Amino acid sequence: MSCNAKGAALAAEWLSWGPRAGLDLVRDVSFAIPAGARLAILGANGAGKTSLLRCLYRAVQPRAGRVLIDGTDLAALSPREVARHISVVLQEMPADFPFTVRDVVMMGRIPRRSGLAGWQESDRQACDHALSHLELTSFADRAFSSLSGGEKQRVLVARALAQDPEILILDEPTNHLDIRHQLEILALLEGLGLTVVTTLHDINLAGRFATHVALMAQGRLIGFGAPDEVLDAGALSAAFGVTAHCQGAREMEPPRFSFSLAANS
Ligand SMILES: Nc1ncnc2c1ncn2[C@@H]1O[C@H](COP(=O)(O)OP(=O)(O)OP(=O)(O)O)[C@@H](O)[C@H]1O
Repeated sequence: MSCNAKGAALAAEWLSWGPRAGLDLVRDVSFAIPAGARLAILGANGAGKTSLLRCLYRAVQPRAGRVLIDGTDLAALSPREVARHISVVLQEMPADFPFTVRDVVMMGRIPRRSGLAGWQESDRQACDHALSHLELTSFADRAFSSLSGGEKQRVLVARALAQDPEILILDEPTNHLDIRHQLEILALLEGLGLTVVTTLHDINLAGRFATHVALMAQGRLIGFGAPDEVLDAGALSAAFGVTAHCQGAREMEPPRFSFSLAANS
């Protein structure tokens, strides 16, 4: 990966998608973020966050609307071209995976390989760089299947970075991670200079990490903007069906929240 990466602007225009007619899980979603922005998508279980991500990296074709990368419609790009712009870290972990950590990270280079050419020095360098960025160099020859959940998660982030994307899309990247590794991975993502789009369940972490927040409920965006504009007790209470208590904001910091069950839940 390049440390001088600039990211790319990303926009969604009136996106709707569902697995079948009459069942839209993403409804009329529009937003735009500039290159280098960090967008956290928040919402209750089942709000449609993963479905929206799937539209953004073209795992599915939207029923309506479009996704633009630096103004180019994603639908006009081949899967290989999409993979040169966007890399993805998903929640699912491959279980019985007969590969070493280095093999897994090298897989990130496949979209960069030309034709039947073997690995180039640049591929090995990108792989080494990504391993070292995630403090995984000493794990390089370990079997991926022998790692803990948190270690596997870091390997999958390293693979995504080795792909050298402009946009990094992550589904709950802090799952499986202890608090130190949660903070470290978010700090690392923040330092990359790439455009990052991630779902997160920890609202306070999201408020500190993100430049933009998208709050979802029932497939729709019910809030989008800077964390201190979007994250307020009323909106969070509505989105999550809880009572959110704002614990105040320090100067130049987003507000922090605690939560309790709503009286009628
Ligand atoms: N192929 C499908 N057919 C029917 N329903 C689906 C399908 N895929 C997802 N859903 C439902 O759509 C809703 C949104 O799912 P999605 O995974 O996008 O939510 P999410 O916000 O990412 O949830 P979580 O926080 O639990 O990961 C859920 O209720 C889910 O069960």
